[in-house]
Amino acid sequence: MKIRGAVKTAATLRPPAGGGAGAALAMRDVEVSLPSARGSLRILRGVTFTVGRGEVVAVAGESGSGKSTSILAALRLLPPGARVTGSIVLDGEDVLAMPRRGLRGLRAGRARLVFQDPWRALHPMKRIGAQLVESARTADPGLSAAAARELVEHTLAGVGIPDPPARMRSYPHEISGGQAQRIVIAMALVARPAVLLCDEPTTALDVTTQAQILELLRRLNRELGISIVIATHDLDVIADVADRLVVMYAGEVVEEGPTAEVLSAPRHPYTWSLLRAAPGAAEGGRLRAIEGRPPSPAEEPAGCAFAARCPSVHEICTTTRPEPRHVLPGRASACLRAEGYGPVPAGGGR
Ligand SMILES: Nc1ncnc2c1ncn2[C@@H]1O[C@H](COP(=O)(O)OP(=O)(O)OP(=O)(O)O)[C@@H](O)[C@H]1O
Repeated sequence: MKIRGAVKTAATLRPPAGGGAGAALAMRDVEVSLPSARGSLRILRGVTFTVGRGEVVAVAGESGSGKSTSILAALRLLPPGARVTGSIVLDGEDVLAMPRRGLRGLRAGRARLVFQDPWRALHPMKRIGAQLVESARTADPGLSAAAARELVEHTLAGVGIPDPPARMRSYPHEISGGQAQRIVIAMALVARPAVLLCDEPTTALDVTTQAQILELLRRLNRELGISIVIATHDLDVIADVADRLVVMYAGEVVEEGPTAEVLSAPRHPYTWSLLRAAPGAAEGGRLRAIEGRPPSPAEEPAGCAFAARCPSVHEICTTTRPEPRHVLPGRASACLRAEGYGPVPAGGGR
């Protein structure tokens, strides 16, 4: 897939302040339960994945698979009453053990969240410049107002916003959705993050703008070394952008590996079915519906959560819960019969 309409570059962005040893994000055996009218629901079940320094990792899966919950858990932004166990290390910090103040600092600076809906991140009544200056100075209270304005101007230019001084005087209702998402990314960048966690960052945008925002994220990764996590339900989004792909199903990681390898020869029947359902999917295709539906968090299947929809289900799959295991160098699959999978037939189709 070609990225359309590449963003013009302006090399004025500052490198991140964070970084250092260890992974950008390491989730280990993370379980999340949320309260509901029917009691506590297990939303994430043993989620384990790592985002290396300077890597772009896509977390993909159907709606309800637990992508947003994983990202929110990484920043400890889950709703009240959430129970989280396991281990989450974000930019070297033990997120589950951090005091609230430290957490707020982490979220304001080194690890920034980019929402699907840019309007959610922008205050409708405040000028864009003031919001970005505030973001820069919250992350670095030592920054003077003049230095922060200069940083904001350079950053806006860097993310492809024309005439930054004029834009800084605008209010959010005066800009397009694509510009708003660039501005929200700039708002994160002025804090010099080491990690960007993007929850469906392009879903609300038209196809051309989607491609430009993804190209921008890739450029920020390459030029500034920022580690990026992108949650998406859309394989189109990640084929050219993500180094590695983590596939989630019903609150579990079912497959993981280098993006190109997973897309061309998946080792889990869920990934395989997704790709097979999408014509031309070997080059990246939209996650189309597979027959049936995933189990709800209340169902807690005894065996593999995908068994009821799996084209090659075996008796053992309904009684034994498969743990993710290495099936090839750098590749993991949570299928008891992973070895039986290989390249998706050309052109997809059932
Ligand atoms: N606050 C909540 N209380 C109870 N259940 C929730 C809550 N938030 C999410 N869930 C449930 O958790 C599961 C995972 O949701 P999550 O939003 O993480 O999935 P997702 O893969 O990001 O989906 P989407 O693409 O639709 O956002 C779903 O079954 C959802 O209904």
